Amino acid sequence: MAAGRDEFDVVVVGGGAVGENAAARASAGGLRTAIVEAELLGGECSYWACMPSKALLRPGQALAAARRVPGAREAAGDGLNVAEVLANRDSFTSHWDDGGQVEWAEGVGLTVLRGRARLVGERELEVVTGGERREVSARHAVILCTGSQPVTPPVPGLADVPTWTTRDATSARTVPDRLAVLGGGVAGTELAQAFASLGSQVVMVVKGERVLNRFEPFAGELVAEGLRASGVELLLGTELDRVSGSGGGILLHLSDGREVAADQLLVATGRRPATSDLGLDSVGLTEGGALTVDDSGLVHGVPGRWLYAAGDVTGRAPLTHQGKYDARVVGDVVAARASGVGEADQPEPWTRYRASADHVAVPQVVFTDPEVASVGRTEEEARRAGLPVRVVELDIAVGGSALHAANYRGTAKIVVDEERRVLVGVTFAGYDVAELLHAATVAVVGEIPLDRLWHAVPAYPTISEVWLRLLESYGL
Ligand SMILES: Cc1cc2nc3c(=O)[nH]c(=O)nc-3n(C[C@H](O)[C@H](O)[C@H](O)COP(=O)(O)OP(=O)(O)OC[C@H]3O[C@@H](n4cnc5c(N)ncnc54)[C@H](O)[C@@H]3O)c2cc1C
Ligand SMILES: NC(=O)c1ccc[n+]([C@@H]2O[C@H](COP(=O)([O-])OP(=O)(O)OC[C@H]3O[C@@H](n4cnc5c(N)ncnc54)[C@H](O)[C@@H]3O)[C@@H](O)[C@H]2O)c1
Repeated sequence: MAAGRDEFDVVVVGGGAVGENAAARASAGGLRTAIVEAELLGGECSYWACMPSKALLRPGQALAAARRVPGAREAAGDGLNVAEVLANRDSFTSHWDDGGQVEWAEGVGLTVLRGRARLVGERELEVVTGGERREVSARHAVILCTGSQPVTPPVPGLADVPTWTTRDATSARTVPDRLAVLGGGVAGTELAQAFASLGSQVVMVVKGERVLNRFEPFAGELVAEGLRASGVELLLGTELDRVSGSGGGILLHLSDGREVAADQLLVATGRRPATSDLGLDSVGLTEGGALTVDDSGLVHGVPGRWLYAAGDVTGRAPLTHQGKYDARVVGDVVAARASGVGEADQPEPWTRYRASADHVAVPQVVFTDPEVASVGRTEEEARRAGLPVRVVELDIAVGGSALHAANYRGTAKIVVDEERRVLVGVTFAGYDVAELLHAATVAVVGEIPLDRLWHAVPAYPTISEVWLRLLESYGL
């Protein structure tokens, strides 16, 4: 039985960071916009992903940084104050209360609808809250921003023991004595190090021969070194064959014959787009995979130009900042198309109506110690794309890095398209390199010729002087 019926210009399904941005842009474009959220407005990033994980990592990183500086080292105490770290994490998640986000959303003119939405036809949805069902229609557009869900590998026994997802780890109230981590990707490495810094004895089970295998090889090697220095035991090239319960804990049976006992097992083996139970069949789409979109965010395979998607659900670049970029594009496109602005229909890349950077310039930081910061293509990706590539890779060893930490460890690499003499990829791995990244992103997006980049002089003595060394090594 329907409890009511509402009509909006735009309905955004999913109020994560991406949905919020798409909705705010559509609303700023003069459209009456509703945002439907089944859990907490702000989504995964605010409450169970980026913010709490970084709040858990930062104290250990700050302490490690102090220990690398003579004089400060002697003043740095023994370890972290765990209760304070968890309390600080709680404040960054607003104690899992989305009141502030709702206030913001209403302040920018959005209508917040609580409940789970599903499509029931063209421009038509139902929103279910508790036992109540509302019919909601969208005159111009529906934008799906439902995010992603963790993938659990089909390991025998895994479903029969209580394990942690990244949600459980980022919202943990206590620190397990022995933590096992399955998966050597970004979430696995970050959370392994966070819990090691909080006092857990951490073992990582990593299928491949190195962690962070989507990045330049040196990045995974440096992070592995950093993890080991934090006390993490890294089992590379090892598979989890089976899991069993053991006296309130968990026993991991590994492919090398070893058995590892743990109090908790964090499964961090990737995520998949959240497209189940979204009513996609009602508009001729199938559930399960990513929603493929064009660069304006229009979902492929649905006629009538009314169904859009952005963020993790598209599988394009599952990162908050890039999803928010896609959301700004979609929100602007929807507003422009509703008011007949023809420019939104031009196919040219790099207008505000095309998410062109998703293909060539996605930045990412891995917030381990040392950090990894990368943008664009790795050397391998550039070669696979058939680009005429030349690379420069060198240690970060400049005045700024020496001042930053005794025995500073870091590596930088540029990937140059030799035909155009522009950067197509840059990776830094080392202590505190995250803030070097935006300069690289600007250079890649701006396709700044190296001869011109030569005139961007890094201040002395900063770590960014490594840019000068890279260009000198290239031959400038
Ligand atoms: C541990 C961890 C750490 C991370 N750290 C970083 C980081 O440091 N930097 C970074 O850039 N990225 C990070 N990410 C990735 C980042 O969290 C995601 O890319 C981002 O949250 C995607 O935003 P989204 O809005 O697309 O999806 P989500 O944040 O997942 O939001 C989707 C929202 O839709 C709602 N929803 C779903 N279905 C429905 C429905 N049918 N009806 C109503 N509502 C619905 C959900 O409740 C949810 O609130 C991290 C991820 C993890 C797991
Ligand atoms: N700082 C950041 O930007 C940040 C931090 C955390 C997470 N994230 C994002 O969140 C998402 C999820 O992170 P993630 O680390 O879970 O995903 P991921 O895809 O980065 O890594 C998953 C890892 O699990 C491994 N794996 C898969 N199946 C396995 C199995 N059966 N046994 C052992 N290992 C297995 C894969 O080889 C891979 O290394 C990603 O999109 C990631 O980019 C981003």
